[in-house]
Amino acid sequence: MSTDHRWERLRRAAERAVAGHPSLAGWQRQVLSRFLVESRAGWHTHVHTALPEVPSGHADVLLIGPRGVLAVVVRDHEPDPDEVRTVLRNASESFLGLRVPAGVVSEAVVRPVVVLPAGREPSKRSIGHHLTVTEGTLDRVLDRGERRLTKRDVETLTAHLSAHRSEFTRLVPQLEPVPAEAGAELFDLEDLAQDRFDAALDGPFESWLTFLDDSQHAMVRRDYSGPARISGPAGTGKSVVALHRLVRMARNSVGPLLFTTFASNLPPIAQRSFQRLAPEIGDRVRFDHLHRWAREFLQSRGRALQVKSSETCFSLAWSKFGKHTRLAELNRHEYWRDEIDRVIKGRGITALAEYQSLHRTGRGLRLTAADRELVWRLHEHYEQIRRERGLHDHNDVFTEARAELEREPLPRPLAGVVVDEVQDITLVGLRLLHTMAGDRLLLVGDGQQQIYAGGWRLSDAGIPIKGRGEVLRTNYRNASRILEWAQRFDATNQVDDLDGAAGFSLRESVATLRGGEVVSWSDRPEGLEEALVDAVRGQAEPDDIAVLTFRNPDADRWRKVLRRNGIPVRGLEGWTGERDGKVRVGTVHRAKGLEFRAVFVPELPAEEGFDERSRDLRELGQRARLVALTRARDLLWVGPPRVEG
Ligand SMILES: Nc1ncnc2c1ncn2[C@@H]1O[C@H](COP(=O)(O)OP(=O)(O)OP(=O)(O)O)[C@@H](O)[C@H]1O
Repeated sequence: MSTDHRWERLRRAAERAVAGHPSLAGWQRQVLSRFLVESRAGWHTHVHTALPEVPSGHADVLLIGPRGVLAVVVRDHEPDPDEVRTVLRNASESFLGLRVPAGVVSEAVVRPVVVLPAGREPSKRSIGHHLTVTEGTLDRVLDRGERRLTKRDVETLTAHLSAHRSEFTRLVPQLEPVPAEAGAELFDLEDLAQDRFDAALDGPFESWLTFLDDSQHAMVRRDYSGPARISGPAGTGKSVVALHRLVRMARNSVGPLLFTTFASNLPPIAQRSFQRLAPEIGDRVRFDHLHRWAREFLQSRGRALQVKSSETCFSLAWSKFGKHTRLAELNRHEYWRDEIDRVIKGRGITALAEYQSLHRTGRGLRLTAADRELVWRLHEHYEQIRRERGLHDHNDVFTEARAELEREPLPRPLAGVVVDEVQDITLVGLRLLHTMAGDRLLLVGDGQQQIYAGGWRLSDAGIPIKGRGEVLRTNYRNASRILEWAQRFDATNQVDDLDGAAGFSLRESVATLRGGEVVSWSDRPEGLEEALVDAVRGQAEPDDIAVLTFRNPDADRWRKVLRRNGIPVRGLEGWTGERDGKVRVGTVHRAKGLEFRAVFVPELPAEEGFDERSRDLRELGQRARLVALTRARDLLWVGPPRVEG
């Protein structure tokens, strides 16, 4: 029997099934009929038994299929977003706590869809809340988007719904038997368009879009009565939980939301993931690094600051007021630049007396009162030079933005702010975030992955998170051999769970992925380039590969090496997660929060001998190394240790 005939039989069967709902409008029957026809692509249709008089706050139809669960409202006018929110909440509760082999079903699997008659325009109010389609554009939800469920998952969710929600009944198109004289065999639904059905249900998909483990699920659902924090070692799904929680925050509110980090390249990549997870909400969430948010905010208040990194002004101050003092004997000039940037200004210290009594967490070198006085002088000169030139540094932007917000709050308060990689933001940045978000702040990070100087504690920022701190422990990223290898480097790290209490370290985390490969290359140094190029060539997909270095000049050099050997490369700066057939080469600072199937670390910084002056550098180096090694999923290729000059 031809596909056309089969399709026609299915269409007729769908119409017969829908005929049992005579009180529906003609167009609504057609929509329902279309849902039933899509059983050929794996969609199961459950209709509310009260249709068309479904009580407010409940879906007319729940569709379960390869692209998740759709809570559908079929109306001739756009319902209020509040009503759709209730529909979504009720529908999500139908699957609460449901466990399948891949984990607990996340509420993000359920998506709200409003269907209007053909030709009706979706209202602007729906943007960022639910997806509105018309009778004529149903393909947008039935045929497009991420695949989230396997065939078995669809069956499990269908059985669960049938068992637990008696107000929904499954509608199945009953095919007429094919007359024997036509010579055709009896066939079931899956015969109708087997290819389409299989393609829809059996393609690859990423389980994080739909399934969480128990602790992740609990973190996403918990109602926090104030700012909260999620920590845990690399690869434990902190960012995944952050994105699912963002969906929940968005669904339970009406205002704008923000996902932010200190680094500039992570927000667009997170945005891409979020679009896959909850495209209908995408418009309400801004993904941007904190510095740009603050600058634009100040600009919107008529205060366009001229921003420059502290480098030039510091160099001037140092050559006049630092280099000939005892500070030069105590440590290298970068240390003092960090002291001003991350400690004095980064913590918002405005008086010498305050600086004198400060506990300088994670800075290594101890300073006497006289040393601190010298540093303070250097800082004052730096500030003077900066002001004379009419410039502002990054910390000034945060401080000014906070002062401005305190003077006049945002016209539309943020409904939620999620901060990823929070361990790298300075204290003044954190205070700004707290002022921006108040209780609706979620901080996500791992003290062990801090790669910028100047440790701090949440308590220093005055952000009360007591009782609202959670820790993830199971590693989902690194195959076990890679995790075990990386864990060897863990021993001397000082871990802090962002709040001063002892943290949970990478060493204690457990891998879920078996296998993996670590290649520790150690031959003649002259052979390193050739060995790396050969190993990169041996990999199938350039997009899945990253070559990571610890300094910008090294990244430039390795880019040149690969290019010279005909391997297409690109930097990690400005990369937003797209696949372009190129190997990514960049510094570990740009690789934070990212992951790759294969990671090459051609020059792993050697463990330096202990020296009080460089303790901070040593610890930063250890943490950067840990970040690099834990970016790898299946293959980690490491060159010989390099002693920094
Ligand atoms: N419950 C889960 N089931 C399957 N995969 C998961 C789960 N949770 C997270 N993952 C996967 O594990 C990997 C690491 O997740 P994620 O990037 O969120 O970790 P992270 O803790 O933020 O890591 P890092 O601190 O190194 O940035 C991702 O590929 C993610 O899709």
